[in-house]
Amino acid sequence: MENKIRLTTAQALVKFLNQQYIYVDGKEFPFVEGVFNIFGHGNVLGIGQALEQDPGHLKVFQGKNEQGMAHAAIAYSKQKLRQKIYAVTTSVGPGSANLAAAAGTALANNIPVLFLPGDTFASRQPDPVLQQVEHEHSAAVTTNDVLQPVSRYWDRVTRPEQLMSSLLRAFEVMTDPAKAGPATVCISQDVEGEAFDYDAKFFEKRVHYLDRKAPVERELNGAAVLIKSSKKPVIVVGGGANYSEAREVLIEISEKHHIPLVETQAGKSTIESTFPNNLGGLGVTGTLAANKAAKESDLIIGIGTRYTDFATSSKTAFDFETAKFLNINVSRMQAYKLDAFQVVADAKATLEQLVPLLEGYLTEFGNTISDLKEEWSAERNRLGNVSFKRDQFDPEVKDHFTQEILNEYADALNTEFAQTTALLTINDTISPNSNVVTSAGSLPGDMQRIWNPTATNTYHVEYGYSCMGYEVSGALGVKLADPDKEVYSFVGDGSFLMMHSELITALQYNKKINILLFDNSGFGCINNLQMGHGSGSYFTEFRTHDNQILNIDYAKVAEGYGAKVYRANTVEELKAALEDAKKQETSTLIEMKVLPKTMTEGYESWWNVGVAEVSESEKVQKAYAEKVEMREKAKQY
Ligand SMILES: Cc1ncc(C[n+]2csc(CCOP(=O)(O)OP(=O)(O)O)c2C)c(N)n1
Ligand SMILES: O=C1C[C@@H](O)[C@H](O)[C@@H](O)C1=O
Ligand SMILES: [Mg+2]
Repeated sequence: MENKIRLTTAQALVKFLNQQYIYVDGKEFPFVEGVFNIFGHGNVLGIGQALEQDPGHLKVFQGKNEQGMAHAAIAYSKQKLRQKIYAVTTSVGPGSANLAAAAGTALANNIPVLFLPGDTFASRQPDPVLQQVEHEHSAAVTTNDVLQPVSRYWDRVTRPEQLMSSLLRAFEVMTDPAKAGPATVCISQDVEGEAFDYDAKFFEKRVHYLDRKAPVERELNGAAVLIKSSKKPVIVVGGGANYSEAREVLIEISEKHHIPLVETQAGKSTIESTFPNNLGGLGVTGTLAANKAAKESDLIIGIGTRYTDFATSSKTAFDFETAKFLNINVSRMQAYKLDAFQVVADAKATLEQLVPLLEGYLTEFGNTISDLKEEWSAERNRLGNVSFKRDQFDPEVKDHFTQEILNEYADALNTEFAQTTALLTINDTISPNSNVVTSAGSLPGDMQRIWNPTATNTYHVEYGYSCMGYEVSGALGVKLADPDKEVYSFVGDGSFLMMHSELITALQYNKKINILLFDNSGFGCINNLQMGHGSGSYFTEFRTHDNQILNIDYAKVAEGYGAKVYRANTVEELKAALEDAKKQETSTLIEMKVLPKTMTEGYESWWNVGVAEVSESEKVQKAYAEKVEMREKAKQY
């Protein structure tokens, strides 16, 4: 029995997690940094006992909401460019069900994370156990099955020895850049505590190689021919470009050949906004500069992009009649999109090999790139200086609210602050290497347009799932990943209300996060969406039963948790609050009351949404007719 180690399933799990290493670009380091937990009867006596006995190098944090701590784990991995993870252990039933939205977030964004929900008894002796759902058609279906469609890998461990093959599959998936995503290993709560004589080899140090897949000659030559025969190519910088750390070679190619860069949400801050050829965000929430360049382009070079509807303006952002596509992506599935010429390989490795093949090539953009950048810069400055007027105010989002309603908001929230003015004040005041985090509502759109990151990998926006609640939890994960930098969570009042539980975790473990709360008393972007498509304002403002605007003292809420708080409704107040917040050791929250309809909108983009085909409202009929007209112009698939 020398080569066998007798351990419980959970003890074996913790021992195994300690032995997983990753090898990237000549460096080797542990892949699993730690474990977030919320203990219940489904995991406390198994995984809880194992961690208490010997966590090894794993850092252990108690979360406050399963979704929240999972979001923190996802943000950690995203900020670490998918090279390190946290595992997340939950109890059974509701505890694991709470993982579902987070698993979707990880899957949509291709972020590796290990979920370890407890499961019902394998023996079935005490069934139905507390929190077990029962089905007449099957005893094998448990709550954890809801995690299958939102996991890249899913397994249920009902015998201790299954753990070995299950974990090996999970780690293979999480460490493959082409299919990285959430791995969910559900472990029956009785099995967590059951012992087995594990083969000692299972616990030997294991290195997972994150090698850069090189392009084949055919792919390289084809890509070079396409680029050299194009007159006005644009490079779409997607998340894959950031994860592959392709910044330098992208700058080199863009500079040498005069190719403009346009960015997706996940790709933004791969290259700083100050780079002259960087025209910023593309698509529905893009800049005028990027959207104009994209329309003019005859070759779209998509680097590590999934081409979501927001990036492609629902497939109207490009001239699909004439433009060609070249996709460089580690994922074959992504590379196939938009009938592109496919290079299924690592972004950095491919671009580096393309450099010598493009010698002598120059686009025909001439001064257009700098002209577009200048035009956008002027517009951005205007957006940063919007001031409210009590009379004839012309908000960015037009023709929804009357002046009377806008004045009502100004009175109720006691503010005249515009969201865009607040955002640019923040951009100018916080230190340039700070990390910024957001996810849902109107803020990601505004940020993609007008936030100028001046340092690489500092713009952390989850817009694959756009999951409300990621903003605050995500900031905690980013702080764990990048402890020496300030991190700012940009969050709307709606998202803050949905979930901010990990603020308490941040305070508890003294991991400083700064929350910038934009309170417009409503689900502002959804109000824009409904009113922009012919509906009225229907259940998207926060109003009382007698139609009064809700005015919530969020600062007081955060103060109650122990955060240092500020209230800032003017540029001066905001600057002062930001400066003071920098000096704090503890987490902070700055509450800003901002006026609705003062977020950005427009800039030659379109979003295909489900407008009613029949309606009694003329406005809805008109919106539907407009949609049909745009739909005709869009690429069909
Ligand atoms: C978990 C989740 N539920 C619902 C939505 C749909 N949704 C997107 S934005 C939004 C409202 C956001 O309101 P707020 O955070 O106040 O931001 P604002 O648009 O007002 O700036 C809603 C309900 C979502 N993205 N995520
Ligand atoms: O439905 C949505 C609309 C978007 O504007 C918003 O950013 C996003 O969070 C969402 O879910
Ligand atoms: Mg709001």
